Amino acid sequence: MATIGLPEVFVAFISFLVFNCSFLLKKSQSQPILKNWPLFGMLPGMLAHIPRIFDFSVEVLEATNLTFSFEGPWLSGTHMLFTADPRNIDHILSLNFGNYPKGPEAKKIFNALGDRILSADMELWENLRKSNHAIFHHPDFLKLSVLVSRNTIKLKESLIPCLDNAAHEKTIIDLQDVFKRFMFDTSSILMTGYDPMSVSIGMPEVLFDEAVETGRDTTSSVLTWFFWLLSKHPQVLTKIRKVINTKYDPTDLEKLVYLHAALSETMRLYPLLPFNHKSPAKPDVLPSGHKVEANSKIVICIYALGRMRSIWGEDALDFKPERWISDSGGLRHEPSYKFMAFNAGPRACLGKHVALMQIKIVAVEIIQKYDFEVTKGDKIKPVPSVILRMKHGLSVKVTKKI
Ligand code: HEM
Repeated sequence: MATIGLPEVFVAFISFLVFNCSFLLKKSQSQPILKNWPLFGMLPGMLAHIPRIFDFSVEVLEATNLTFSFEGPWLSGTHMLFTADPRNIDHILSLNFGNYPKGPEAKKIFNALGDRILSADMELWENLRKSNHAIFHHPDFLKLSVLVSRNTIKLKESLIPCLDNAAHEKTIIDLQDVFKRFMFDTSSILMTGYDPMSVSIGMPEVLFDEAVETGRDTTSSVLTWFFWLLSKHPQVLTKIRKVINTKYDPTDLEKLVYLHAALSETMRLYPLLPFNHKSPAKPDVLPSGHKVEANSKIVICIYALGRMRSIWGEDALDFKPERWISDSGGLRHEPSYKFMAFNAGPRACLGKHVALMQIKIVAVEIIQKYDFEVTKGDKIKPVPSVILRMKHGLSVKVTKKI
């Protein structure tokens, strides 16, 4: 799969936390502003918000007209530009792409994930992109991924029996864990032909390293946020069910327009990768007027981008799949520099098609057969991490639909 740079933000904030101290938040005209303190820079104000860094990024960028310049402590040399301005994003990721490599910091982050294309820049990236593109667009790969995603054996012999068992035994299960295991198995079958069988009744211990996020956490993360949002918006669930029951053709998932809209809305509010990191090769001036120096740090705040009222309207924080439906009833297109779930420009996600297909197949199967009750709804919050996952998982009671 894919990834970006919340870690950049997170690692930076944590390092500051280690080397410095104290905080304060100055409120001005009821908007939060980080005060630039002598010696400590803006660090003190930032520290208090690390546990809620995603929502804090929304507040700060909304209060600073979408771009915010962070000044670290004196002599730390830390200056970072945070932006959720679609003009800047288009400039950085597409129009002036050549000037904005990920930079050496990304290597530290993505090499740890074992994913070379995500950390590569320049010529190495171009070569990896070409070879990955050839694989992901090869007719045999696409055919195989359809087969594996539609793999009724995997769905019917692993996932469904597990959910049936949970419903029958009235046990509480963690949907995030179930999806992660299911995607781990299907990816493994797709890539190596081997089925690790991590989804089965009793959920056996899995040998993969829990500390490492990879290709397997992408679709599972989106599915988890999606089912949580459905639990909070039963009218959306009912509407999706109605469409599935009347129009569903397993060979043509494209017809499920409302399901697609609900998934887009999920990824707008809970993008898989909440931050992306770039480091300009040469000095530049962004469309917002901000100057950036060579090798400085720019963080594109994807989580905040999806929640800006100036971009999405006053109801930006509401979950409304309808915003993705055009007047003619088709899907409304949004440019990728505004809706960045799959990244934008030459580094856009190569697995988008496969990922969406997998997600829809699993979602339809589950929506048709089960109802869920979230048991610890108050505990739902994202963990500060490269990939936006739920900190405590998604505990649910499953009921079988008759
Ligand atoms: C819902 C699931 C997925 C989402 C939301 C997603 C999103 C993304 C994003 C945001 C990036 C940009 C990462 C960066 O530049 O740091 C990316 C890159 C990428 N994704 Fe995905 N991805 C998903 C699933 C997948 C899957 C299943 C595959 C493979 C089958 C895949 C293959 C790739 C590859 C190869 C790249 C690297 C592109 C490049 O750097 O040129 N993705 N993805």
